[in-house]
Amino acid sequence: MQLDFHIRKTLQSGARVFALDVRLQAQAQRVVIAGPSGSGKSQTLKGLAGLLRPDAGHVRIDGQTLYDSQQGIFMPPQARRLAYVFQDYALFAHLNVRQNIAFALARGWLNPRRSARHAAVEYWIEAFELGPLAHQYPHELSGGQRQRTALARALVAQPRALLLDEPFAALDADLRLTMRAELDALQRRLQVPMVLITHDPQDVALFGEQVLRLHEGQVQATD
Ligand SMILES: Nc1ncnc2c1ncn2[C@@H]1O[C@H](COP(=O)(O)OP(=O)(O)OP(=O)(O)O)[C@@H](O)[C@H]1O
Repeated sequence: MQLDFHIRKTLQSGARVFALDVRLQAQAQRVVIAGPSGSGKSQTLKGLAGLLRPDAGHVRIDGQTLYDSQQGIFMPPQARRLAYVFQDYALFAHLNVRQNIAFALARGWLNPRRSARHAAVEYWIEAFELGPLAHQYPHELSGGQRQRTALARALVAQPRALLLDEPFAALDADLRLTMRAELDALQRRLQVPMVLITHDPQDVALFGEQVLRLHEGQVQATD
């Protein structure tokens, strides 16, 4: 993936001002944005996804402009074909595993029917070994199963890249090791580009083909 972005945004809450000014040009399948809590990782990822509207800058992926303040381009999130996986996975509590995954393909306001079957959904259920759990609801799943459901939901829409916000933060230490290895293998198998944000040095070591290090909203280093 060719990733070229510059995101500038001033966030203000009361008297407190946070100035984000982050840029990167990368040619890598695995990009890691690292930095301590509050350094601007999530805001940067949201800027890529279109969930945050920057004050100025640009976002280009594989030569396509998703955002450019000078040219007046702001592609809405759903048109960017980027799958955002939230830290808490953001599964729908009232939908079972199969419906959660199918939701990514749903058009309009109707939730996917419990009885609906779709080849792409069944493919990812199989790939993530979720078949026996497909009828279960998020509160009936373990942390790792929730993460797999969230990844399946992200992948079913064939995104051009996965955006992962601290994907292992909600897991206990053992499961973190397992799921880290699973994501590593999955990414190698599918060759799906990803941008992963983390403050964990082990994630940086494993996924950081290209690393952007942030500190207080600014680029500290790229390596
Ligand atoms: N709507 C907002 N208004 C004002 N400030 C905000 C707003 N949203 C976020 N911030 C501030 O922006 C800064 C960066 O937040 P961000 O969530 O990007 O950090 P992070 O590096 O992802 O941290 P963490 O690892 O804790 O998730 C924080 O200091 C936060 O308080």
